[in-house]
Amino acid sequence: MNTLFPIFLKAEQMTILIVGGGNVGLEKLEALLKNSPLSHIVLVAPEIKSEIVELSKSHKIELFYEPYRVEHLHDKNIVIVGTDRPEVNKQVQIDCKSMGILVNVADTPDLCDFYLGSVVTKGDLKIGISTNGKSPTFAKRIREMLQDIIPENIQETLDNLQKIRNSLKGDFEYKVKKMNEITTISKEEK
Ligand SMILES: C[C@@]1(CC(=O)O)c2cc3[nH]c(cc4nc(cc5[nH]c(cc(n2)[C@H]1CCC(=O)O)[C@@](C)(CC(=O)O)[C@@H]5CCC(=O)O)C(CC(=O)O)=C4CCC(=O)O)c(CCC(=O)O)c3CC(=O)O
Ligand SMILES: NC(=O)C1=CN([C@@H]2O[C@H](COP(=O)(O)OP(=O)(O)OC[C@H]3O[C@@H](n4cnc5c(N)ncnc54)[C@H](O)[C@@H]3O)[C@@H](O)[C@H]2O)C=CC1
Repeated sequence: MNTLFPIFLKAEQMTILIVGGGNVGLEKLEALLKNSPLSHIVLVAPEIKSEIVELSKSHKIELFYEPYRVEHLHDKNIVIVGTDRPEVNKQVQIDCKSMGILVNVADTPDLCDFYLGSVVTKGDLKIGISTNGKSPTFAKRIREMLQDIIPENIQETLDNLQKIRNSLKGDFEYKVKKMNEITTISKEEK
């Protein structure tokens, strides 16, 4: 059973720390920016890949060219770690735990409070996929499949449904009933 509880974070209202500025740091940074481009991100690492430096020029990213210190956790909401030093990764996890900050240690499920998911996006529709850590590659394939089969005009449908909902007169119960009726018809027509 997959007991992970899915939520959709308003990452753009948070300050996120990334520890490590190599391939993993870049991968996680790109995943964050793709979904939440205005996020405030602080990245610390003695060496930082040039692609990360490039991204920092056009985003709210602060770079610190120094090894991790516990002070870096100050005022951070979530932390993502991916250095090439397992003992550093473990220390960040211990520090986060003691401060009640949620932490993801890349490729080390046992040290994670949350996982990054595979994400399907079409307009306002977003679907997060988890395999409970069993196979990220399978999650990627499911993403590709859903991305292909969800119609391109889904945004139009969502916009129309929002307009209809806003134009409905009546109490909450009536609106729920009506919206269910409308979306049932569109399901049957498909
Ligand atoms: C538990 C989790 C923790 C976390 O990192 O959050 C985790 C763990 C591990 N990943 C590993 C490897 C790979 N990860 C990917 C890809 C992705 N991995 C992602 C998430 C997660 N990965 C979390 C679980 C998500 C779930 O429940 O499904 C995605 C969804 C999101 C993201 O990371 O952005 C992203 C897909 C993005 C997309 O949609 O394309 C690929 C495939 C590829 O790149 O083609 C490979 C290589 C193939 C392979 O090795 O299987 C390894 C082995 C490392 C080693 O070799 O030692 C571990 C460790 C372990 O499993 O023990
Ligand atoms: N690159 C990948 O896709 C994968 C990587 N891994 C593992 O993940 C780890 C990281 O991989 P890469 O990002 O490719 O390594 P990398 O060598 O590209 O980057 C390592 C980063 O960690 C930083 N670092 C080292 N000590 C630090 C400290 N004390 N504080 C803060 N930052 C510190 C370095 O300055 C560098 O920016 C490796 O152990 C690797 O085996 C596992 C699976 C896939």
